[in-house]
Amino acid sequence: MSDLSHIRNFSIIAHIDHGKSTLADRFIQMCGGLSEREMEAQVLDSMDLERERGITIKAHSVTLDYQAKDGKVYQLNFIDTPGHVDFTYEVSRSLAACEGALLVVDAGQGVEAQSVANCYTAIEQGLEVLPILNKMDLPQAEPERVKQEIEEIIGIDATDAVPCSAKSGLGVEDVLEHLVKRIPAPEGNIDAPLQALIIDSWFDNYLGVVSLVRVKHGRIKKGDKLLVKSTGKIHQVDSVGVFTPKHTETADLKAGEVGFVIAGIKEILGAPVGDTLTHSSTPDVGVLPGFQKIKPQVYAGLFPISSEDFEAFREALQKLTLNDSSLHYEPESSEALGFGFRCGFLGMLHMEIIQERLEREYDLDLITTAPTVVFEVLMKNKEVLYVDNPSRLPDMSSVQEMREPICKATILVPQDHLGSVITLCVEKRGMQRDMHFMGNQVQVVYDLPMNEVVLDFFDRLKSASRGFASLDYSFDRFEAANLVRLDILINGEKVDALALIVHKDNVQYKGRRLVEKMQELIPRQMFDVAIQAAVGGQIVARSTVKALRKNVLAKCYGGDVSRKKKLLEKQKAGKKRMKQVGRVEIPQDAFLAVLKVDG
Ligand SMILES: Nc1nc2c(ncn2[C@@H]2O[C@H](COP(=O)(O)OP(=O)(O)OP(=O)(O)O)[C@@H](O)[C@H]2O)c(=O)[nH]1
Repeated sequence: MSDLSHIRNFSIIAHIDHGKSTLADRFIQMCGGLSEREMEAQVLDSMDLERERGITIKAHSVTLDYQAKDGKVYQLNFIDTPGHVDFTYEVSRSLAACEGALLVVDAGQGVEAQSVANCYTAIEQGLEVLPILNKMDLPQAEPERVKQEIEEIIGIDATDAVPCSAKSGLGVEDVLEHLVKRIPAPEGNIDAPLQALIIDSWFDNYLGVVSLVRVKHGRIKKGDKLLVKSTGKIHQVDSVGVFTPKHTETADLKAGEVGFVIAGIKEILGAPVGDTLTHSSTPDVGVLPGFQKIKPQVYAGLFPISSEDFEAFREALQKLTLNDSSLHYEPESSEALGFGFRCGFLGMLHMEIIQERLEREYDLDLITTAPTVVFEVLMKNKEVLYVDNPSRLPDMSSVQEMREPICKATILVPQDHLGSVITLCVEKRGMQRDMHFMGNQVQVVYDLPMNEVVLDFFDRLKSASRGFASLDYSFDRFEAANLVRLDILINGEKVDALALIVHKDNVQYKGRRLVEKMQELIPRQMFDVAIQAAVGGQIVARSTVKALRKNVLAKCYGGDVSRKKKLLEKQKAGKKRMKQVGRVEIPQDAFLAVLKVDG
């Protein structure tokens, strides 16, 4: 057995914005991982979008040497994790590489839903969880109240919770001292056959596939022949190393360590996350427990505005999936929108991020259809279908039962706002499962239809609670529900890309609100545009966009050329995100009108 007593592998888990990344940066600064000059704000959030939105999307690892007060130098491998509910699965992956986790709680805000959810994941995986009270520099910090919340809501001992300020640096050394004392060193045998877990893989334009691994037993070095257990393929190692956070090659990666492996793998599927690596000479080594496969929760159709962009769009999606295996796509054709792709996302934030990347990094103009969840359909012939596209819902006469996905949602909210949160849950067809009063906070658990949750629930919850409520949810089951397809007709023609699956009780209301909203969003054209909502053959609501009476240019009295030009340019810019459906031009907003109507 080799001595691993100097290694500490840990993750930082927290609710979004409680300061994980800031604390991680502080560690890097204190352990000299980067010079002052290299220390750009939030080094760990390296993707441009991450930096702009100030959120962590991918898990990152950093290896640092920490000279502790006991005179020993410890190798700290820490893995930063995302805090947003869409990316919860990345958290559990990161935790699989660790023996411990720092639970960072904002000492002003207190415990929030994802603090709880992520902490449970850590405890389930057998990790030592150390509570840290961050943002102690703020006047509203209330360490004693927050400690009590940690004990009452999460149920772990918070007596030793370390107070600190990741921003000012106060108490951060205490955090490091605490973690080297309390987080156990990894166990592993450097002389045993190699067993390494792939925690993450991504595609680098220069290096090919880079995999982040945790070596459980044995060692990996350059030139080794590695066997990827699930694919049975053998690859030769080009390099191994760690992130300091700079990409730094090392002689080897040993049992207990976390670092990267590059082995000439060309596509990300060649190094699947959760897979086990061993040497080609020890093919019989057991497989390490991997991770649960995650399924997309939200689907939407994405269509290039110009059909000439279709191939470029396909290539862009291919490239994006190289780095994001949770993005799913398959070709879709729509009568209204032509050729595009039906894409599956982890949640709305994931969808927005992908859309933004496609537009920014690949310069594509896309129309996105309303997002939807997957419905389970039991056919009369007993076949079970999964429908992620409302326009593909089979004819209702052949359907025996429609089932919708139900999620378990845990909400933490201060008592003062409990009433409005409950009202919202009831409006969204929620069933209360549990309610706990803990100090000033209340934890309520609801079964809610996933369709109601993924679209706008989070925003509604935030406004119902003045920003105080937090939410965590996960898919629970499919349940029979009275669902129908709501079609939208434009000038008498059904537009497939606008179809929705809705609860029968909401049909009238939703149909009416939707046609009203679309009336606002569809610009006036040279003729009347009739918008109708229908279920089966029955029209449930209608509205009309009145024809333009005068040409817009008529207003310019012919003389003012620059004004005329401006107006035309404005029209052109507006047109960019429009799609011609039959004779009618429909803007992007109208396709997403469902996100803009309440209820
Ligand atoms: N006053 C104060 N602000 C802090 C402290 N730590 C972090 N912040 C601020 O809190 C905000 C969120 O910090 P981040 O480190 O990005 O939070 P995070 O938990 O990593 O968030 P995600 O990466 O999105 O999950 C930033 O504006 C930080 O500057 C602190 O100790 N004191």
